Amino acid sequence: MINAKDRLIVALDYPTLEDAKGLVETLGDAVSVYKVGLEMFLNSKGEAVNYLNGLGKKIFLDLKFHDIPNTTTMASIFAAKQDVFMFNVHAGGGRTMMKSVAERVKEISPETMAIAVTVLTSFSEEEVSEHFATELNIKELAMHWAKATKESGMDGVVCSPWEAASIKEVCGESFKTICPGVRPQWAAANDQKRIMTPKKAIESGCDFLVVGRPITKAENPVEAANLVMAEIQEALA
Ligand SMILES: O=C(O)c1cc(=O)[nH]c(=O)n1[C@@H]1O[C@H](COP(=O)(O)O)[C@@H](O)[C@H]1O
Repeated sequence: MINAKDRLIVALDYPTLEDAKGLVETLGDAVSVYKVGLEMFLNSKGEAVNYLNGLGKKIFLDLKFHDIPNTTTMASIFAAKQDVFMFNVHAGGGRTMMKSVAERVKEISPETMAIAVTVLTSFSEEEVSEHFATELNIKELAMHWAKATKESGMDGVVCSPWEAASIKEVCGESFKTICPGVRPQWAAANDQKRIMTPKKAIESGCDFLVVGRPITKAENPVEAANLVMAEIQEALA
């Protein structure tokens, strides 16, 4: 049976490593994959990665590199050497950059997944059309970038659950979709605009669900994580 635990990535968005340790200890064996983002990586001076590796947890290093090819590739080499199972760049950085990243990471650490962020889940249709000055809607833009990501040799994309099914159609089943913007019905949307419940997200083709505040800010994080996993399991059954 496919394990719901392997599909849930809990975002450790905290200002101190002590806060993160508190949650990881509380969740114990309930969660096996964590995301270390900019806030945690910078505030812990990278120590969060060593801490989680020491516990045998899987890590998504979410530093969203977006720069010229050489700079991004050098940063990606660093990421690939951190013993993380996944890290990301921005697809907006372009094909030359993504090709260079994919090639170098495959040489250094073939098992590390290099993925690219498409359209951030905090964007609405109106904001995207105004900010990117495009006539494409979010799904079209996300698919356009996902195709470029796939053709560059990368392993998958970060997208909202609303785009996952179309991206799988265009890029194939083995191309991974990593989806934040996941909200059980009982959770607040916060700053996320394109949200979906965990059950529907899995049914819509998301390979991994990234969930932060519904678990990290819950009164009972273990119960919240178990509720999310129960929804994932229901969708997988
Ligand atoms: O790359 C990401 O992980 C990411 C991309 C995106 O489009 N939207 C998005 O929310 N994220 C991250 O996913 C997490 C979502 O957290 P919550 O909104 O608290 O569930 C945050 O750590 C974001 O940095």
